Amino acid sequence: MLSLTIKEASLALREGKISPVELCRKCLSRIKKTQHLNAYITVTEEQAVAQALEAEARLMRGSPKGVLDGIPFAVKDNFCTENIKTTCASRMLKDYTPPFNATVVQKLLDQGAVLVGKTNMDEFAMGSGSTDGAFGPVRNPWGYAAPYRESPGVDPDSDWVVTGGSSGGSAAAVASLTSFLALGSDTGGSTRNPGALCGAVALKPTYGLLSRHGLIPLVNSLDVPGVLTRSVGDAALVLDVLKGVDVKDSTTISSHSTFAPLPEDLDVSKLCVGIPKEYHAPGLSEDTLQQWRRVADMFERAGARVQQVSLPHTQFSIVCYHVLCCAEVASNMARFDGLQYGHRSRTDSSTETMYATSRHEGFNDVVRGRILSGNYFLLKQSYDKYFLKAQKVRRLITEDFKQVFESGVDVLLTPSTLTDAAPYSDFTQEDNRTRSLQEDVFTQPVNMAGLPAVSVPTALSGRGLPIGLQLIAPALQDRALLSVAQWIEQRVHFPSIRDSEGPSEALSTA
Ligand SMILES: NC(=O)C[C@H](N)C(=O)O
Repeated sequence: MLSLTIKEASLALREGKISPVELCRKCLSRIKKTQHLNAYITVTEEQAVAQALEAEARLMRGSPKGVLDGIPFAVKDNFCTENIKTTCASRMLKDYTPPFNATVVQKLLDQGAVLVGKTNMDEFAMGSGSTDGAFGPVRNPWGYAAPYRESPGVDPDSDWVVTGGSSGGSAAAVASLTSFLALGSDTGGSTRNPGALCGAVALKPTYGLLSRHGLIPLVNSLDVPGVLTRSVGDAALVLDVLKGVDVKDSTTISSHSTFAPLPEDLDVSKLCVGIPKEYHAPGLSEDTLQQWRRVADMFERAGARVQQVSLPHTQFSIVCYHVLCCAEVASNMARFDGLQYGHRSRTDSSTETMYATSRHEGFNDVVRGRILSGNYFLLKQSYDKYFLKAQKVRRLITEDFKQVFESGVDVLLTPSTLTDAAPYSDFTQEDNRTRSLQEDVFTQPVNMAGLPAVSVPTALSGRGLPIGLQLIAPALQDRALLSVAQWIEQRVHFPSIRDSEGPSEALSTA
């Protein structure tokens, strides 16, 4: 029952074949069974059962609240949820309980969806491993899979693999079948990266299509709410629910498109698929490269034009992102001073010391590091050299995409990540900060340009871990993007974790 898609579960709920309460309880008991993954910071058991009971009454009366009535969902812990703790996986906000729902959360509730919990993440969404939160790292449900267990030299009890991040809890929740959909956030890849590494479909919509109201900001000019599901069709359905102008977010844009249902038999013979040559980046694994080639070949065999393209400024993206991200982080994080917002240190010295100690105690060293760098980039003497320059490079990165799409390319096909999920010990042993920045090499440029992109799981690597490929489309072509993603999904037959077994058990290879 838990491995159904949203579409299938909705139908079964409406036909009375399963009940919302039963479905909700199954998710809650699976959350307990998979506690070792550390995917959730807060499980909202009581509220979830109450919401499911209401959904049950509505469905029995034959008057569902909306398309998601009775469907369990999870939310990354950086989206505000009314009367439910919203911590950003930080000591700074460990006791913060917002009095309101983020717009995207409210929209899901308005459709009758049932909130089962808030998911774990990197602190304030800074990171690409979900290893850097105040509540401990998230474990990849596939990291316990049989094939990986047998890899030589691996101790599965201590050497599990990371989920990617920063929305690792949301990706793990969807992949381990404890929720049917989860909200993530994507600033430089934080939805697509864990989606790829956990074998979930991960959508980063066009910037502005979804409201950011109630999403605790990382980088306002890059942040978008992301959607994690187990099928592309489900992502389209959820996008329909979430899109739209919000008076509380002036960057939202209107779109008259409907995203679901997607065309069942897409004719790709008129499609032009671009393969950016710069994405053959150092560190790209052989497995990932093979998948990239395999899917490109699939397009070619189906009659699509597959051509190499160039995005020459990609190479500057990581540095440029770093400057812009840190600069916005420095100003966003200034509000957490222990007085107006956030953790207050128990010191009784001067106000200045109180500010400093509160921030030192409240933030981890990743966050503090970015604040420091950001303040440096924004200094009068460094502003032109770093911040202004990075803004110019951002424009060039955006122009690269524009030119490629104007030349007739419909969609770009790239890897989502360099490799499959790394063992936790590797990820933390090496300089995690550098590694973390490199992880987003294929995803960051998309945020710079505000474009829609989706990661689709395509296969398991030699170690039995998921590999995802990324599709990128022109702004507001989210529907076309998802149609092509579904075309891939229908052909690759990616296996899913079975719901009859714990994620530490065998995988279905069907
Ligand atoms: N939320 C994100 O996309 C963050 C990105 N992984 C970073 O570390 O900045």
